[in-house]
Amino acid sequence: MATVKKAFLRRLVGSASLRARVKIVEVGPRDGLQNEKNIIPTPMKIKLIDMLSEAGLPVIEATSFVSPKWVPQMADHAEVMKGIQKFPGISYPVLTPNFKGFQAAVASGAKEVAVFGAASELFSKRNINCSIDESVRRFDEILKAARAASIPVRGYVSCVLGCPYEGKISPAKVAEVAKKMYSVGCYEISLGDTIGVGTPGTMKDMLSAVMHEVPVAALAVHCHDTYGQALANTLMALQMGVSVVDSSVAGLGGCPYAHGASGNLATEDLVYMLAGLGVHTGVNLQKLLEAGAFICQALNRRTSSKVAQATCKL
Ligand SMILES: CC(C)(COP(=O)([O-])OP(=O)([O-])OC[C@H]1O[C@@H](n2cnc3c(N)ncnc32)[C@H](O)[C@@H]1OP(=O)([O-])[O-])[C@@H](O)C(=O)NCCC(=O)NCCSC(=O)C[C@@](C)(O)CC(=O)[O-]
Repeated sequence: MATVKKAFLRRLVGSASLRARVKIVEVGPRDGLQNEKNIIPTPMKIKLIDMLSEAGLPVIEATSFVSPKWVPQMADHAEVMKGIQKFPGISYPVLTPNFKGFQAAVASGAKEVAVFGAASELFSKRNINCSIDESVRRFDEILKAARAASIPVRGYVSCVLGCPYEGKISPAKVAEVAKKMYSVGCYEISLGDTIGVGTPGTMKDMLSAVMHEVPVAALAVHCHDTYGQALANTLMALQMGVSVVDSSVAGLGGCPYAHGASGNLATEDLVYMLAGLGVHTGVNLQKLLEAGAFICQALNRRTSSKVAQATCKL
């Protein structure tokens, strides 16, 4: 990138640390679909993932190996993993809440998994039926087995900017849980604004605390857009040096155990903003818009992506 352009970029985003490359973690097939009431046919999920692969997303979270009693929509996890095309260079991680889920994920061919904890005790209990400390013990067990099998493990921390049951969550608590998950061996910690209540101000305070405990190169942000702040919150994180961002095609999303959680940051909007900043993502926006149009039509739903609306793809 030319020096002049770099200098302009830094002025624009107000930081010397914005990286020229941002990795997008597409969570639509998992976070986007897990909350859907009607069971989506497996071939439709597979087609969505294949279209996202065609669009050049480097990481596509494909499904979750959670209990089908808790999240029936993800019960076809093994069939999804079997059916998708695995493009070279693209990673297809899956969520695993416990050792049972980890074993099933590995048996289905998963090459990367993600564990998910929370900075809120009540949310942890409602989402994975255990305390934060107990969850870290479970993750430790998964991490030991994953290390032996050379499987990288990502870690989520939910409720980093607010909890549906506890309200405000202190940045210190988020930093403490993020540190624990990093210490047991998660290579990346994704900080989730699960109910989308954060603002750039609270994002800045929370990240400042977490960055004391976990290197910024190992951090990702995961913003829901309930209050229309997801893109602004993400830009704040980028300004602070974060270079991995989670998003969901068409802005699909929501957690079944987080009352009030709406869709994620739309991947189309993120790609558009990053392209405008001259930041490389490797994603083909046109093909991404087609994937978004496909899933919205299949779900009979209007897209939440402003870029898709503006370009009349739906
Ligand atoms: C963790 C558990 C399983 C504990 O649930 P539990 O009820 O305490 O589990 P258990 O060990 O007592 O087992 C109960 C039954 O579930 C089965 N079971 C147990 N584990 C599994 C498994 N892995 N796969 C399949 N089946 C499983 C187990 O075999 C047993 O079956 P039964 O004997 O009754 O027939 C449960 O709470 C669970 O599955 N929770 C998942 C909830 C979830 O998926 N939430 C959404 C994802 S998190 C999220 O969206 C936030 C995020 C990541 O996007 C970031 C953000 O936005 O903040």
